[in-house]
Amino acid sequence: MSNKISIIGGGNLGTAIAEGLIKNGFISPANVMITKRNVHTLQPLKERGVNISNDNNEAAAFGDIIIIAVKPFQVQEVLLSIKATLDESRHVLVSVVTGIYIKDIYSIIEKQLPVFRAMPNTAIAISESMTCLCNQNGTPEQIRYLEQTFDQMGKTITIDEKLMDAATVLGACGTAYAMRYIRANIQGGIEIGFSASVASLIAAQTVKGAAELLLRNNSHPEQEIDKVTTPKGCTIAGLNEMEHQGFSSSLIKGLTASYKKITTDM
Ligand SMILES: NC(=O)C1=CN([C@@H]2O[C@H](COP(=O)(O)OP(=O)(O)OC[C@H]3O[C@@H](n4cnc5c(N)ncnc54)[C@H](OP(=O)(O)O)[C@@H]3O)[C@@H](O)[C@H]2O)C=CC1
Ligand SMILES: O=C(O)[C@@H]1CCC=N1
Repeated sequence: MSNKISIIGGGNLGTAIAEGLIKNGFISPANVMITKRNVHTLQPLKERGVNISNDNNEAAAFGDIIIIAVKPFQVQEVLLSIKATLDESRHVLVSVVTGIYIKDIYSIIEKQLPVFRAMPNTAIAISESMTCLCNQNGTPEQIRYLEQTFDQMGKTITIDEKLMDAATVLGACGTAYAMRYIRANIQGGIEIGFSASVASLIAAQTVKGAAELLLRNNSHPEQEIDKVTTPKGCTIAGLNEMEHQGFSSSLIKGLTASYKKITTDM
């Protein structure tokens, strides 16, 4: 399989994917093209050797794998504009767009080329994404290639399409939820004596370490909590107060509100 990749929609996620792709040398910048209407903001990628364009058909002709990374309401227009260039025997389409289903894509392109959906998160720019993939009509070779591609930029799993909305909430929105959790820690840290910069460092590294404990030990959070909570100690006092104030409940309610928004209103 040839490995030229075009990204249509060079915004937050599109540029993060481009950065992640070229970061580890997995693909040469010369084999990546990224588009948006106002290409000015793509200058840093151009300086690193990535091809930039405001012509989506040029990108569709360039890439064997075409990643669609525009906003949901822009998908139809973009797919219609490249429809004539799409080649069933060559192209693989990958959409990272929230709430647009594979059947929606087929109904627009009216061609039977392999269609994948990928749901990464913005940590893809530093090769620490959690990416969920699903596909229709992908060959085993194409599935393996795309899993390998996204594995270069974090962890990847293939799931059923019916779980893609849930993957969006847990994996992609999850980056923002985690940032709010860290921000609240920073605010609290400042109140108990640290400067903002020291509080930020302590909060971020502590959350990174906590996540690594789960990933490396393959443990349940409560097992790790048990190792921290000294009987009659300060950790359990704080944790219990957080629960009295609805900590877990508010997170679960937020998560399900995001899910409801995707499944009923996007
Ligand atoms: N941000 C995230 O964490 C995640 C986002 N997603 C999904 O990824 C998609 C993109 O999100 P995000 O990157 O945040 O959004 P952005 O608005 O940052 O990026 C979309 C980009 O598309 C470009 N664009 C718009 N119209 C066209 C067009 N006709 N041709 C080419 N480019 C075009 C815009 O630039 P210009 O106006 O210059 O053309 C813009 O830079 C969304 O569908 C979102 O649901 C999925 C997972 C995570
Ligand atoms: O907020 C959104 O709609 C998109 C989907 C996942 C992350 N950002």
